[in-house]
Amino acid sequence: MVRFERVSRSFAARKGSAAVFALDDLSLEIPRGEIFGVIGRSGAGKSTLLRLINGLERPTGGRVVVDGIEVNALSESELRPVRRSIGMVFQHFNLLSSRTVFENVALPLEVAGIGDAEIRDRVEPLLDLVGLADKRNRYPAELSGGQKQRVGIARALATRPKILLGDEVTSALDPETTASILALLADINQRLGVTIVLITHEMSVIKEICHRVAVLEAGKLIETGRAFEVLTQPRHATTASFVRGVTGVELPADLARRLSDQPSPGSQAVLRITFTGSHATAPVVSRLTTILGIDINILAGRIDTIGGEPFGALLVSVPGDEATRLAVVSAVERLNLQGEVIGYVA
Ligand SMILES: Nc1ncnc2c1ncn2[C@@H]1O[C@H](COP(=O)(O)OP(=O)(O)OP(=O)(O)O)[C@@H](O)[C@H]1O
Repeated sequence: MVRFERVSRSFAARKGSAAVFALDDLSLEIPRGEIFGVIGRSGAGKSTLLRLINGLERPTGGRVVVDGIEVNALSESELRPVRRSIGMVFQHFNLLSSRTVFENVALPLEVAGIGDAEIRDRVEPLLDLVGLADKRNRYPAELSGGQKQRVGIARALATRPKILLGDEVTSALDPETTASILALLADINQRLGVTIVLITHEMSVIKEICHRVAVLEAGKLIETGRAFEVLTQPRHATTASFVRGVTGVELPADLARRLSDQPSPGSQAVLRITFTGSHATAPVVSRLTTILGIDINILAGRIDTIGGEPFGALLVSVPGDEATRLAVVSAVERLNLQGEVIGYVA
């Protein structure tokens, strides 16, 4: 649906400082019908990437192709119908306070010159879809943050776009409301088949609903792929730091302090066992105990889903002698799981 071909966007140098490359030679493909997340720290180039898709920004190099159309080659008037096929949802909702919920959702249709009867026919089902039919005559000031964002989403869908762009759509919301807005976006993606591109600085957003992810750093693409793979096997240190709080398990603090690189007489080996997909719910501890006849202590663990796929991580300790350690790691691998000794505790 969207293709970036060696795209750069630089901003001219100011006196005494070099030109800024908001995006630097970036190539990327966003498949049709998917939810695609773009994550990066502040200043990484996320907003610039989003603005290049709807033609609000022009590249200084390369091509941006949206649904087969090279948007950077279009004039402002040629861009208008393309923009209508791209909906936008904002962090701070950007609703008009003097308009009711219904009137806010209707606004892009009024601008497009659509008649009152058709506006009603289009807006009512959208209010149903986002769960706000009973609030149609309320004003934004009478709504919660989550309800305001639902209005923003309905408004973005009014022109029946092929793509929905989301700019930090949940950053102003509490965790519970965030979860309900993300669930709504996943539902819209499924029901309407609309491609969704979300920029965010929160890996939890990627984990909840994105099929694919791109990680940006200083205008460059440092990692991209299926969200499940990038989150469970990050290759770049920046990605790993984003992922840590979302998929990692940590040792209890007192054990972490005592963890050493080398075994000592009588010490226990600490193993990280990760399990994915259909193996994520395997009764690993009982199987290892049965196979090897040893005691296994569970130190920490987490079972979760990434984009609906199960994922688990377990920290356990086992007797630290070399023979037992090797036997455990190879038994873990025979169960199609990954096992890694991360240290020793006396
Ligand atoms: N109009 C502009 N003029 C000069 N520099 C700009 C302009 N727009 C963006 N930049 C610079 O380009 C870089 C990327 O900015 P961008 O807004 O795309 O990052 P971001 O990842 O969206 O950041 P944030 O999460 O803080 O919104 C930054 O260094 C920014 O200062």
